[in-house]
Amino acid sequence: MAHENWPQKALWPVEITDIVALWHTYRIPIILSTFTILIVFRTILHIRAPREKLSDSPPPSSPNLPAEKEKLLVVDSKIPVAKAPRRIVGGLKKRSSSQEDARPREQKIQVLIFFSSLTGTTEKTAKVFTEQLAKSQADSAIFLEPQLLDLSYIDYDEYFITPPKGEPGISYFYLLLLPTYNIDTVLDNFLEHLQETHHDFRIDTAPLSPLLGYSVFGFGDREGWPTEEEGFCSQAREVDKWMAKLTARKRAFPLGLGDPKRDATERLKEWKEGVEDVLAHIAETGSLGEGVVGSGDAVESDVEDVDEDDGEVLFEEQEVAKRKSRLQKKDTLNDLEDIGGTLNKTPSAQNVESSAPLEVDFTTYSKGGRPTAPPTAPAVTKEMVPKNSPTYTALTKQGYSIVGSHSGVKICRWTKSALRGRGSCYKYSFYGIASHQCMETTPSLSCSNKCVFCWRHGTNPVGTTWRWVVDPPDLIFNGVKAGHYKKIKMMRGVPGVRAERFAEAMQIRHCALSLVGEPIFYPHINEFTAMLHKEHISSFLVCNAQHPDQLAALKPVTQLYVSIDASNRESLRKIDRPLHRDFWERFQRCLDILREKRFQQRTVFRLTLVKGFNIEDEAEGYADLVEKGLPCFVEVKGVTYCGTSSSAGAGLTMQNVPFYEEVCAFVEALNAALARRGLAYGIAAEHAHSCCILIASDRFKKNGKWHTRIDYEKFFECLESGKSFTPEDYMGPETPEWATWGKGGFDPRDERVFRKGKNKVALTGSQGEVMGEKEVVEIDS
Ligand SMILES: Cc1cc2nc3c(=O)[nH]c(=O)nc-3n(C[C@H](O)[C@H](O)[C@H](O)COP(=O)(O)O)c2cc1C
Ligand code: SF4
Repeated sequence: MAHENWPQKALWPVEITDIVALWHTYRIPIILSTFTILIVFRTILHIRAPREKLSDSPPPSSPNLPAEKEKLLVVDSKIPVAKAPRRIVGGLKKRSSSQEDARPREQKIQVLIFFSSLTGTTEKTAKVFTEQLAKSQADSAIFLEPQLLDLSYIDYDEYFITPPKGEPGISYFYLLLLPTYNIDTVLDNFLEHLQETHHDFRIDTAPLSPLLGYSVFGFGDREGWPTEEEGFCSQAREVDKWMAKLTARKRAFPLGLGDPKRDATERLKEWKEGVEDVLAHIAETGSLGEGVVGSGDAVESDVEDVDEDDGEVLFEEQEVAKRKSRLQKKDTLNDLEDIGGTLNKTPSAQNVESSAPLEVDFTTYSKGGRPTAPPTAPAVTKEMVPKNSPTYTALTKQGYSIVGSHSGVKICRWTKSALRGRGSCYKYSFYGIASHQCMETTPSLSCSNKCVFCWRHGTNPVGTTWRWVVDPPDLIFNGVKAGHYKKIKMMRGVPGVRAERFAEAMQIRHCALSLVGEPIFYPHINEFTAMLHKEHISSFLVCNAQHPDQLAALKPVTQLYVSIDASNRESLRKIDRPLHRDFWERFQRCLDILREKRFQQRTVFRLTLVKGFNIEDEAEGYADLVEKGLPCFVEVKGVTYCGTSSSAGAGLTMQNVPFYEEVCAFVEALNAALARRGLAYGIAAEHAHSCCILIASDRFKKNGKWHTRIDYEKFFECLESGKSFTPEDYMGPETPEWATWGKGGFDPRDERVFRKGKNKVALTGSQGEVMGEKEVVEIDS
């Protein structure tokens, strides 16, 4: 049995003993070769180690990341992070040069200054200008050193077909300093080149649009060429126009004009400062700024008005607002006459404002001049115009900037006109107010009337009491100024805007508190006007003769207006559609107050004539009111039709707009009626273009000459003296001859532009010549 099991028994001992025997026989070579293999393997691993370990580092960064960011990544990863393996072993992998090129460089701006010069003046100025610009940009990494280029020596094809093909990442900005010559010079070739490039069918009509922007400054001689119509700086103006076309309207700053013998240094300084501001803005944002045509801004105008005299498309700030509002949610415009109801449905976080005043009911008026109803506090105070309300949408659509919750600011068409050297409103002719320095605003968009001619009727809130949140006066003051300046800045690229007027416009000198709504409705109106006066901004305040208490409490303003829209109770009810039941009593009381104030400030009756409503047979009635209020002035103005459905809804059509000759006839009748009453008044001035005529008290006549203008600095002096003063104390210089009755009232230094619009009827003035037009336009204050 033992034998039977042998093979099994024998197998184990053979195998084990064999292995043991083998080990004993070959153990030395086995150990040696294993050791050698291990060493070899270890050596190989050691040699390959750096490459393999780097592949363990973070994934390759995006090729779009700038070098700094890549470095940052490396630096950051050196910071020990809990539990994370230490990744950096080797140094930063070096980029190949091709990788380096693929990385976008930082954008650089190259300013090119082109000039031409025959007698050397422009060349000298351009050199100094370039040096100064280089110095002011020396610390910036974005601006390359500006280059000065003489148009006589450059190849136009290199610069004026497309921008130069410089290194990638460089964008160009052109400045052109140019004299004007009415003889053949290099500028004629240059202008021809620009024109041909624009008309060349093989090239895009705006091949210079890749430029960041451009601006032109012209030098001329006012002695030989006193006005632009007579050729002052005509070639610079032409170049500006062609550059606008070639760059797709990238006029970064208005055209500057100067005469080296008179004002070129001053004008160039203003222009340079403006251009530097724009360049700084481009460096910061990469764009020309909000609303500037060609800037690519989202709110850039897409509805353009063709400017007749230069063929260039005109950008209207109002259209920007239109587009902006189109982008906003489309809200249907409710009838807001019962605005209170609408507002009450609009909750707001700011609704519970503790600064809100008590509600004052003016609806019934007691004999003692005090409101009869005791003030009652509303449960929750609402905002007058909340941001999400249809009123807000409607007003912003019309070009208003809403400030806070109940104030508004807007630039009027005259401000735009004056910026373009095309004349100011009648307040320039009568009182010396330059429209481009005038801000039109209101601290209360709400009113207590619903006048048939109100151009914002149907969109502004109405109410007899102030029952809304009250914004502090400094918030309104700073807000309306910022809103006004923003709108002025948006006029930068508009054709025809002159750098000089643009610079002046950045300093508000006058404030018309009359836009829409009732300014004295605002509980802090005195604080607000004090802020204006502190900054030497004059105040023209128009009120609707419905708030006698507030009128009585009003501190002196530069000129205080009361709207006199009718001469009798029935007519006033029809035309003003007042909300107050005792509107006639309120109106009468306001006239008494104005009479009392006539020796403290300039007081004015504002008559707005509406044919079919308040002209016919009312001259005598108005004369009675003048006798009662004894205002310093009576301004008579034909109503301006605004062509809205709301005015049509109020029964107003173009037929209600009086012709200028009808306004003249009325004024003559009123003047005669005043004379019959022995009142010392006379027709002092006119501005036919705005259909406006001024009757003045003889108090403003010196040596047979009218002095309707205002000495504004004297006004502030009187105010700051703390002593009492009279309107005569700040009476200004003589009314200019061109503004006096019978002369039309258009400043001969401005360019008169008749717009070829629809809805226009030529009007004849008192002298029989064409004096103005009957337009469907935005009303001015
Ligand atoms: C022959 C001649 C024609 C001129 N024509 C005009 C002109 O049409 N309009 C204008 O505003 N200035 C005109 N000027 C004035 C020059 O534009 C002005 O003196 C300018 O500063 C000259 O610049 P420059 O010295 O760089 O050539 C003219 C000057 C000369 C000598
Ligand atoms: S119309 Fe009114 S707001 Fe415009 S410039 Fe004249 S006064 Fe100022």
